[in-house]
Amino acid sequence: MNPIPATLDTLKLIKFLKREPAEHKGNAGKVVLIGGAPGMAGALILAGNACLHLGAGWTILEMLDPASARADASQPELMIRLARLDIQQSLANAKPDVIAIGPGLGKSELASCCLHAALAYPSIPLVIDADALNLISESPELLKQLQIRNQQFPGSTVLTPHPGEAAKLLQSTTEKVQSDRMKSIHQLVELTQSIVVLKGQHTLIASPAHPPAQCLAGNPGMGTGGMGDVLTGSIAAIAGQGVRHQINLWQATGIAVELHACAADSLVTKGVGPIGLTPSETILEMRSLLNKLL
Ligand SMILES: NC(=O)C1=CN([C@@H]2O[C@H](COP(=O)(O)OP(=O)(O)OC[C@H]3O[C@@H](n4cnc5c(N)ncnc54)[C@H](OP(=O)(O)O)[C@@H]3O)[C@@H](O)[C@H]2O)[C@@H](O)CC1
Ligand SMILES: Nc1ncnc2c1ncn2[C@@H]1O[C@H](COP(=O)(O)OP(=O)(O)O)[C@@H](O)[C@H]1O
Repeated sequence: MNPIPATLDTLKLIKFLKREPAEHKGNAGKVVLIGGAPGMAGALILAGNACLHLGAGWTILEMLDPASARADASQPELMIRLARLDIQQSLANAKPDVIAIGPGLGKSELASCCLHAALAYPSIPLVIDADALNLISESPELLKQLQIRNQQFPGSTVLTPHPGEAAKLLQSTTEKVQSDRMKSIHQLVELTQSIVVLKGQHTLIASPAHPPAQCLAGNPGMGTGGMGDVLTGSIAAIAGQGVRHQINLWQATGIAVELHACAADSLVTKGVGPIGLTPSETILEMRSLLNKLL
């Protein structure tokens, strides 16, 4: 095993997202994002905004907070629905190209039900983040369901833990995860059989089919609540477009991680941050960089 990971070099793949003149929203993918429990609706809206601005054809939010599950006048493009216990039926009706679950999901019975439904939805790219990861770390049944999904549909699920979530999945501590991040990502891939993004300084990406690659871009200005939610929505958007643009989930994940970190660096260069750099500003900078790289 090579102890030095390769450097992530995926931005050249962005040209595959270029749209032919006759393309329409059906070619850009339908994404369903699930989360936003009471007190954390913002996490799902950030993920949704990232998804919208990174080019998804439709962005549908299944919001757990009843008070927030209504059209957002500041972002009317987002299709916001109230998540219910019949989420499995809602997903079947929506026929998404990609599902992302976790931002602000919480750990309620409804949250757990949503995660079961997402894991049961066959074959399409699935992005799992935040509390959805915490639920898996607390439930051998959900972990088994994840492993089975990956056996049936290899390469179709990506997990995006920060070091705290990684520690919970590995029944370890944040300090141990951080003391040997290469070992940690190998363990996470082994345990979950998924594509794994171990976030933090020099984010690592690995999968059962790919050795770890490391993102050298990014800066501590990214340490603002909601920055990971933006990454989740971005992976989903690029994977959604990738379905009809020859970009697989592994590649979509690499592109999103690199674009996210490069956008934050670009903003710092312009004097927007590191202090006070916001996830919402990062979304707009990602859009701008992506369009320059087409
Ligand atoms: N606007 C909203 O509604 C928002 C809502 N949000 C939602 O809130 C929920 C809780 O999620 P959360 O990530 O905020 O808290 P939590 O799981 O306790 O993890 C924090 C701990 O993890 C660690 N750690 C993290 N990064 C690390 C690093 N780079 N390097 C090292 N360690 C690192 C560190 O652990 P420590 O070192 O303290 O042991 C830290 O204390 C979730 O549903 C989320 O979606 C958020 O998305 C924010 C915006
Ligand atoms: N010091 C840092 N250097 C580079 N990237 C960072 C740094 N701190 C945080 N990040 C990035 O910011 C994002 C934070 O994600 P996360 O902790 O999940 O945020 P949240 O749950 O609040 O949305 C990740 O993509 C992570 O890699």
